[in-house]
Amino acid sequence: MKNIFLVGMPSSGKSTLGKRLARHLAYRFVDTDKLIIREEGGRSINAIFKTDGEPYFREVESRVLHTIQPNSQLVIATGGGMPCFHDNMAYIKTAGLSIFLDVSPEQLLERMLRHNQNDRPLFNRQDPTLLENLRQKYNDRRFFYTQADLIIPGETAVEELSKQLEAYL
Ligand SMILES: Nc1ncnc2c1ncn2[C@@H]1O[C@H](COP(=O)(O)OP(=O)(O)OP(=O)(O)O)[C@@H](O)[C@H]1O
Ligand SMILES: O=C(O)C1=C[C@@H](O)[C@@H](O)[C@H](O)C1
Ligand SMILES: [Mg+2]
Repeated sequence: MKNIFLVGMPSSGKSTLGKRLARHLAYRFVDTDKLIIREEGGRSINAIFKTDGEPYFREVESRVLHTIQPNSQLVIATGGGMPCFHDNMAYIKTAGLSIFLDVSPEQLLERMLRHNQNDRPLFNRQDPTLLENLRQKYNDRRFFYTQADLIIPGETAVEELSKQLEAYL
């Protein structure tokens, strides 16, 4: 019944592992960025940032998070920055079990360059200082991410994670 929140940097594998975990536990999977896009009438994350700015995005993001009720049997892939704004991490901790997918900036860079994904207002694949940016954000955000109940390496297999979760669910 308890929700499971996956937190971590963009490209850390929240969607990939989250979908697998949801299937494994027979939970529903939701992605908060998708909930935001729906809340905003289908506008992309890039469009929201461009037109209304990051503070507006963070307001909507927090509002959307607070609509998630505890014990909804959901696996939730959170936005990369979500835990680091407003009271979001505190809310996440009251609304379910939280898991930080810890992936190094170097690995994140490799994944970002390997895979096509252009809807990232804060991380531009063409930016020559992308690695620096990833290191900076990773270091700034660890304070919030590490408040999660569990910290696991990004490569953790779903079977291994499920075993660890037995103690919590
Ligand atoms: N364990 C893994 N090992 C190697 N590559 C992975 C792993 N998990 C995910 N990936 C790859 O990394 C990329 C990012 O993964 P994914 O989309 O799941 O991350 P995310 O945290 O949901 O990112 P975003 O913040 O963009 O939603 C994908 O192309 C995926 O195939
Ligand atoms: O890392 C971030 O701050 C973000 C990550 C994405 O999931 C989106 O929520 C948005 O692009 C911001
Ligand atoms: Mg994702």
